[in-house]
Amino acid sequence: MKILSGKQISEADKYTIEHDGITSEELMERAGTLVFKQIHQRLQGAPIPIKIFCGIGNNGGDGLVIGRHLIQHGYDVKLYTVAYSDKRSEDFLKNYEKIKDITNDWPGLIKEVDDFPEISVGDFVIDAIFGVGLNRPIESWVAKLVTHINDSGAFTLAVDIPSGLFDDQPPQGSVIQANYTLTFGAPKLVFYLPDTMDYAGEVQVLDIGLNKRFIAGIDSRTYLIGKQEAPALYQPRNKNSHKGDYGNILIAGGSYGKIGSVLLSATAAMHTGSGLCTLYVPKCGYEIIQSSLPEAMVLTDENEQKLSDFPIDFEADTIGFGMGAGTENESITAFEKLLQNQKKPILVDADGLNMLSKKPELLKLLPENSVLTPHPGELKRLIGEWENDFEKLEKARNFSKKFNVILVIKGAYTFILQNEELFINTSGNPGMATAGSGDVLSGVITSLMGQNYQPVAASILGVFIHGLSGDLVASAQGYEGVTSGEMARNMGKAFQYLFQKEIKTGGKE
Ligand SMILES: NC(=O)C1=CN([C@@H]2O[C@H](COP(=O)(O)OP(=O)(O)OC[C@H]3O[C@@H](n4cnc5c(N)ncnc54)[C@H](OP(=O)(O)O)[C@@H]3O)[C@@H](O)[C@H]2O)[C@@H](O)CC1
Ligand SMILES: Nc1ncnc2c1ncn2[C@@H]1O[C@H](COP(=O)(O)OP(=O)(O)O)[C@@H](O)[C@H]1O
Ligand SMILES: [K+]
Repeated sequence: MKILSGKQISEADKYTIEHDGITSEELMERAGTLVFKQIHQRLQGAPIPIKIFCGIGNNGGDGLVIGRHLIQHGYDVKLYTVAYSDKRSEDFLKNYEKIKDITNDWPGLIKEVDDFPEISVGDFVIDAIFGVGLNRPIESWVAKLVTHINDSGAFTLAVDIPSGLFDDQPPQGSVIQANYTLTFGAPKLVFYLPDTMDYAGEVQVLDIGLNKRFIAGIDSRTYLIGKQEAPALYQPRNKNSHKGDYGNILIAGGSYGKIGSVLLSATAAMHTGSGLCTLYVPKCGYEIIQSSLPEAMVLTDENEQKLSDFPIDFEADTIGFGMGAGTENESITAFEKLLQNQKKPILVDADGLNMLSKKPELLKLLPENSVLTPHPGELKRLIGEWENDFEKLEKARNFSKKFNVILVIKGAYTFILQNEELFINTSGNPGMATAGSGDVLSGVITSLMGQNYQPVAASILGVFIHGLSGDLVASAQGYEGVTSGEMARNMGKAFQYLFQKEIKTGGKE
């Protein structure tokens, strides 16, 4: 699904109104009704006090539509107009009149701090103060109202976007801290960035029937990857095939005390369908790997404890390098030898990335379309510090262009970035924040690259499947029970799960 900016969505609103025979009032009615239905479906008529805070623009108009339907269905509703300006949008006013038709309990007017109602922890708050029309930070008593709502501890549902959050720049000032956001037309980038994702809580996109052709034509190269998108990347296996068709990969890394990392990568690769998998490790890893993973072959370095050389005669389809390798000078020399002799894209993770940061001249040797899988710490060492998520993305994009590589920026939502394109993964859960989880991902992506997936497709599908495996393990044994070994061994089930209709991703349901 395309991620759109507020401006792009407003353009789509406008186009739909001009071309699809629908008025802006009808579009607002549709949007508000969809939100009402979601609430009604969950509350099932429960007598919970609902407090709806409506601004005076179209976001406030949505709030009035939602309020009208809730009142008509017998809910205990109190509406408030947050009068931060004397202006009123046309559709706000039309819906304000409709409220007068159905109840004598008109919206309470809030113009200063003394007008704030009490909000109890058991209330249900609907935030319809500002939508994507926010164009400056929230100030004065309105900022205090936002704090008042946040401090109440009440469950808060944001309409379209939490008030105070910009869709295209870092927040400044007060922002509603929502538990749930129902957003219109398309997801917004800020819902998935580490600095702002917590404001939105759980996000659901509502299809308000914006013109599909117009949306398809919008120039956005940012995509959300979920259960609709990922299966299309899968390449089915042929009956008429043999192990040579599924890649001969080399996983290189490990050092004394960290052989487990490459073992996890190789285990994940075998469970992701690799035809042949060989590990290249220091001597101390030989027996551990042979006895733990008989499916894999092992080549050893001369050095007992760390890599010091590279077997350039070994003809691998793809190499995954760096997991548990350490950053000693001998091991950097080994990596340099690999880079000088490798033309096909490789995957670099963990200490491989740290080696690139330590010796940046190696970056120029990376084969085109190689995949780099940093977590935020490794990314910082590669591209430098950033002030906020937007600057981080800008720097990462420049890095990807400069060195012709794909960046897989790991996190709660993992970002896959190549030049101008950005893919945001939605599978996975907090149980995956556990040692070795990244090593498993490296094995999965290397395996897919070896099976002839284009590196960017291998990264997108690999990250999604990796998260799906985490979701499967969490559903069986809870977040705390997730281990990277279990994730590696469940990769095959994750592929099956990819094609099941009712899959739950993201670990939130
Ligand atoms: N047909 C459609 O388009 C549909 C739209 N829909 C809904 O409309 C929402 C967008 O509505 P919107 O454009 O009216 O803007 P909204 O967010 O309500 O803000 C209102 C005004 O506030 C002002 N303002 C801004 N910042 C401020 C600040 N810090 N402090 C004080 N004032 C500030 C600014 O006016 P200004 O004062 O700058 O002139 C702004 O215009 C969208 O999120 C969705 O919910 C849906 O119904 C589907 C159909
Ligand atoms: N809260 C979370 N939600 C979803 N995925 C997560 C979460 N925390 C971590 N992960 C995933 O777990 C992996 C952790 O990788 P990494 O930090 O490299 O771990 P390690 O170095 O222990 O292998 C990444 O793929 C990341 O996306
Ligand atoms: K809002």
